[in-house]
Amino acid sequence: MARYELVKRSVALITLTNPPVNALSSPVRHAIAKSMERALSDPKVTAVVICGENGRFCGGADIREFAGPLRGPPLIPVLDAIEAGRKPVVAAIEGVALGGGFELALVCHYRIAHSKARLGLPEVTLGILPAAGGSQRLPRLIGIPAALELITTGRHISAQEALKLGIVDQVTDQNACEMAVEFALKSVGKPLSSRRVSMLTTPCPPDLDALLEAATMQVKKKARGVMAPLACIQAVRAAATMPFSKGMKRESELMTTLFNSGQAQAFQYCFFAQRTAGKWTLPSGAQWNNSKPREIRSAAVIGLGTMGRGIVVSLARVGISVIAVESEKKLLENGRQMVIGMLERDAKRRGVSASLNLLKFTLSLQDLKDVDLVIEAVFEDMALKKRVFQELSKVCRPTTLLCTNTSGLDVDALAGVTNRPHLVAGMHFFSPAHVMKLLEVVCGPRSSSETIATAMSLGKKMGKVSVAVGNCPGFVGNRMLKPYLDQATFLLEEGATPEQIDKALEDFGFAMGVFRMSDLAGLDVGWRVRKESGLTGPDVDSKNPPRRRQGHRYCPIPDMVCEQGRFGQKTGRGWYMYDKPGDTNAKPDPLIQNLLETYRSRYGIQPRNISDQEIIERCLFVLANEGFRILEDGMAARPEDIDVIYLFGYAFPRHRGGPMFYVSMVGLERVLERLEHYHQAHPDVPHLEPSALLKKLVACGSPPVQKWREYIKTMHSHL
Ligand SMILES: C/C=C(\C)C(=O)SCCNC(=O)CCNC(=O)[C@H](O)C(C)(C)COP(=O)(O)OP(=O)(O)OC[C@H]1O[C@@H](n2cnc3c(N)ncnc32)[C@H](O)[C@@H]1OP(=O)(O)O
Repeated sequence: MARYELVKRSVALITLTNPPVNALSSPVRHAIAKSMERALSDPKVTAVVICGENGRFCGGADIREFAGPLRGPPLIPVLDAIEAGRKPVVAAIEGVALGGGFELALVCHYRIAHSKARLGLPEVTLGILPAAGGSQRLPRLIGIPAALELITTGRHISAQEALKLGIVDQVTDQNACEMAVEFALKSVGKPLSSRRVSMLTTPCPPDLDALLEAATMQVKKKARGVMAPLACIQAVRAAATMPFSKGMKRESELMTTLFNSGQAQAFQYCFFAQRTAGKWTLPSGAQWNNSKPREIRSAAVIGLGTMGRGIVVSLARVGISVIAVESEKKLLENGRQMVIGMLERDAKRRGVSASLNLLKFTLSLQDLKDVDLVIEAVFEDMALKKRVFQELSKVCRPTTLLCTNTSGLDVDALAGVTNRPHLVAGMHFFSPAHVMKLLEVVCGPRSSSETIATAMSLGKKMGKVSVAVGNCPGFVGNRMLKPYLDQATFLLEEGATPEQIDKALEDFGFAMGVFRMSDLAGLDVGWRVRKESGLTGPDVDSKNPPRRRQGHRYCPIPDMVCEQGRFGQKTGRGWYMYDKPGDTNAKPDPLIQNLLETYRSRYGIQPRNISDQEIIERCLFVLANEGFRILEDGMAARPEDIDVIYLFGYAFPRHRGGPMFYVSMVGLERVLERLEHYHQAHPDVPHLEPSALLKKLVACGSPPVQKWREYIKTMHSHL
């Protein structure tokens, strides 16, 4: 777990050997402690260099170990012994120095970084704080403001930034390890006391309180209800106001609180869920590690609406040449200008030059004959999409992959009109496509493993978190959204207000409640979909009871809001009112209050007081219930996939872990009992009826979410 060798006759080289990221697992900590003892006690050794195998210094503590009791030596004494040693120790940082890896570097007396290395204290993103001395040493080394920013955001920084901040002593383009050995030799005999970071005095700004207060306000606003960033601020305060040993004690107390909060578990679950989602599998046995993706050098995007433009930008900025297609000259010109503007702004932000030379704009599908892959992003209309796919089938070479960005239509029906159904898949981006991280890769029954592997790998290349899903209406994300939105509007009927529902969801941790979010997204889109599916509009049979459709409860209030031209922020009116169209500051609107009161009295509904608990349970348990159904139907392979979709596509609060993790934390038995209760009260809402999988899991003793896979395996998989 760590190799020990003597180089240049007098330098002990300790190499961490725990692939893939040289995490500080129990055997690694043990090996570091033993190697240091050996180096310090060997008279031949005058200096020590610590590095990591395979060009990676260290990815920090082994997160997998957090779930169990501590085994082996704790990290802090191992690190303290390095700093206290009487021989100079140099960290040779290549690849990454993150979390405990960064803390390991901080106890070394000197730090040499390769120019491509990244450093950071990302603990806050795991719901904890840098608790191996990082919160106490970094402020001493670089001062409070810079340390506060790094610790509360968990941001990774480049070697160059680390040099500027005074974290590393030297940056090199050459072999960092060899440079560190040379550096170590030159350091022999120099006094070490000023190099021991724990012995430095934290440079304390005069406005410390104001600084910490501002940071507190900022993190409270950014991450509602999340404990870790607040604990990080308290730890940094300790670094500014306490001696090192007392600060370490405070760091440890804060860590214990976070560890026992449940939030840390949720964050750590998210870390592994994201990695699990990349390990897709199909019923044929094809999966992520046995299916080779094709290399995509050129692509086409059809349709330059909001989605299409975002997709073009996502492709071009990773070096893929893109042909963008529109149907009319004016739309094409407008699209071209928007895309160029977006790419230029993006390049400026990243400090690179915009890859405009990769773009071509055309009105003719004939220009697509040689591209490797096409992403269709035209209007959400099956007949139109089928025409496009038929045309593509004729125009593109027979090996071109044809993908659709539909948000819920049948991908296999599109495959069926082509001469290559095995090369057709869905690539469902989320708006705005160049910003949102989620990509649902929709696997049709005829999609080949190579097609799925290519779509997944292209997603990764574009920086997306790609999740493979089955082909059902709405796929995973939007399929689950419907019952969630339905519950919110049913609650309005029963007596709640949009602001009350939003507040309950925001207190739960969502950045925006369902109504504020709908106003932002635009209410007209859902209205059009409901009209097209015969739920509202002139085609609805007048004999239909007004609050029932297709045999189930239906809430027409969203349609009534749209009928008044209230489409959300863009029209300055929606579920809320805004000072002017485009404004974001939502204010409760007495007209909506009026509409709700008139509506309730028309239908003889006696409004009742609805608790926040009921709002959360009805909205979120029904969301997870549909997730269970999706797992039963084999449209998602694992609960982790669903959670990742909700975390990255629908801003589900990370400290809750995702809808499936959340209900597992609430307790499946309780969730089942509440769903049964609500279904009894609302028998005309089928989504409230507990799913068979939920019942099965409860009957099997409510196993933890990571074990659900074993119960799903026996079910019918479309993935
Ligand atoms: C107290 C707390 C202390 C002292 C801490 O140190 S907390 C841990 C702080 N460190 C981190 O948060 C770093 C987490 N890791 C990453 O950010 C990334 O993995 C990486 C930047 C180090 C590498 O990224 P990449 O090359 O894309 O690789 P993957 O992310 O896919 O990871 C590869 C596999 O390694 C597993 N992994 C990564 N880091 C850890 C870790 N610290 N502990 C345990 N396992 C880790 C990761 O899960 C992947 O595993 P598989 O999916 O392949 O099984």
